Amino acid sequence: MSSIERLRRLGLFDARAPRYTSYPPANHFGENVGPNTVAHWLQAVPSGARVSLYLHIPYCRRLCWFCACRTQGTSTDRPLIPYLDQLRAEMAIVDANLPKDVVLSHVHLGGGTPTLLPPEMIRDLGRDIAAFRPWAEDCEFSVEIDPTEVDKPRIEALQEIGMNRASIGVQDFDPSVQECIGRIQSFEQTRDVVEMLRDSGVNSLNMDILYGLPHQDKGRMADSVQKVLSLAPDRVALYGYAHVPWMAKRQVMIPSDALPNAEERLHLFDTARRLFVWDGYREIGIDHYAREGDSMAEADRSNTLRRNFQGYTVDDSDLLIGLGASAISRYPQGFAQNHSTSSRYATAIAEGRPATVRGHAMSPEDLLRSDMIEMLMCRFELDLDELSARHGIPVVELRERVLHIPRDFPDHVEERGNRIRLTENARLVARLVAAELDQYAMPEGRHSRAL
Ligand SMILES: C=Cc1c2[nH]c(c1C)Cc1[nH]c(c(CCC(=O)O)c1C)Cc1[nH]c(c(C)c1CCC(=O)O)Cc1[nH]c(c(C)c1C=C)C2
Ligand SMILES: C[C@H]1O[C@@H](n2cnc3c(N)ncnc32)[C@H](O)[C@@H]1O
Ligand code: MET
Ligand code: SF4
Repeated sequence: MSSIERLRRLGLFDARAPRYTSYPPANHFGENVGPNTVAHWLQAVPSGARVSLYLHIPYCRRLCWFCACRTQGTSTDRPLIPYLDQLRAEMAIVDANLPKDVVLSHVHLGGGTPTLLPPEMIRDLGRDIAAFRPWAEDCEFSVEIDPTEVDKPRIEALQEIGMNRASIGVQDFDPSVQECIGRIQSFEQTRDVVEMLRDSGVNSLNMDILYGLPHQDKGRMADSVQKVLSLAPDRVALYGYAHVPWMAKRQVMIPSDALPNAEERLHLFDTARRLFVWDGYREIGIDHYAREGDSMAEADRSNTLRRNFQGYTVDDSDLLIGLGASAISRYPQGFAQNHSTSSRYATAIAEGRPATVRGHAMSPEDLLRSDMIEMLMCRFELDLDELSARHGIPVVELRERVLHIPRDFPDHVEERGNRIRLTENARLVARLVAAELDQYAMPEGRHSRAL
């Protein structure tokens, strides 16, 4: 039986599954976590802890039709000024609860489009971050860059406030694909921004690209990937386009009859991944590629890769404080998400309390499953000895819980000693296997395609 046949037998071509950037996935968050819980969780952060910040800028100049991110369009800077005031006020609320002697291990400025902020607002925001808590010596400061909405003064301002990594939205370079997804962006413009970033000393660049878009075929995909390779990014995220128009209303603009089917998606994915591998990139997790020497390649080699709301990360902190509308925080005790509409977010902040609207408090059972799913998504294995040590559960008991997995996935999962390992096509089946460990999995869940 061919490898495609084995995948078909698994039902992969019809399956839908969460992307497991958290466990439980964010659509299972409930209303039992609110501002008071979050205040307590902040107060309980240990002295000296390493803390990560995620700052969300939920505005874009253009609203690309494929995009499933929480963001709104604005043609002027007018909403940005009050929004930055609210971010500052939210930082003050966090500051009042969080111990003083923690350090920042990672700051990520994401969106939306952070690069639509004018240079002076970028500098103001930078001052707020600098005044919040000291950076750890090895702190990473990454920023999401839209090459069509940035220029030299903004890059200089970002570099001045400490940006040392950048993630560039590419998606696809083919003009006919770009037209179909409402995102026009020339190769030349992208190349110029890459050069500007490198000139300003940012020498760690990621690019996001997508497979599964309308009108993509193997030839166009290969062309697009070659163009990406010519810019030599240190990392690439190759995401499968998630068509979820019931969640992201603007996706109704995407012609669904021009979307590749699951088998075509597999060929597109394979075309891209082969090119990255041929070019010497290391395959990481289900959707990342990194040059040898890049910190993500190192983290993968040393089994220290982690997964959070931004996808794969080298950030080792268990504490991620998300600031801004719709931002999600992770504490050892659980998850908390802010109001997603900017008006509700603004009202909550004005009341001087965390803007939390929902979340999830973790039970010991959740913590175990979350750890197993993260290990599976990062390493394609369950190391029962390691899990046993971390959760105080005997290996025999853990084995009992997971033994059905190699039985249910005989072609793709094997048991070797105290390890349950994904073997063939691990990056394709990982989400399906993870769903086996998901107590909240809903067969009717309206998730994106598993492939
Ligand atoms: C940069 C934009 C973001 C991406 N993910 C998130 C943001 C802000 C965070 C996020 N991802 C999901 C949720 C829950 C949805 C909610 O109502 O709050 C949040 C807050 C899950 C999710 N993300 C995508 C889909 C289709 C879903 C639904 C659930 C699922 O199918 O798992 C699409 C998507 N968003 C981003 C990426 C990279 C991506 C698909 C590859 C970025
Ligand atoms: C932050 C990154 O999220 C990715 N992204 C945004 N929307 C979607 C979607 N519907 N499906 C897959 N990936 C998406 C883009 O690649 C962007 O650059
Ligand atoms: N908004 C930026 C872009 O599209 C960053 C990635 S999408 C959140 O290029
Ligand atoms: S892809 Fe980036 S620029 Fe386009 S709508 Fe989404 S967040 Fe905005």
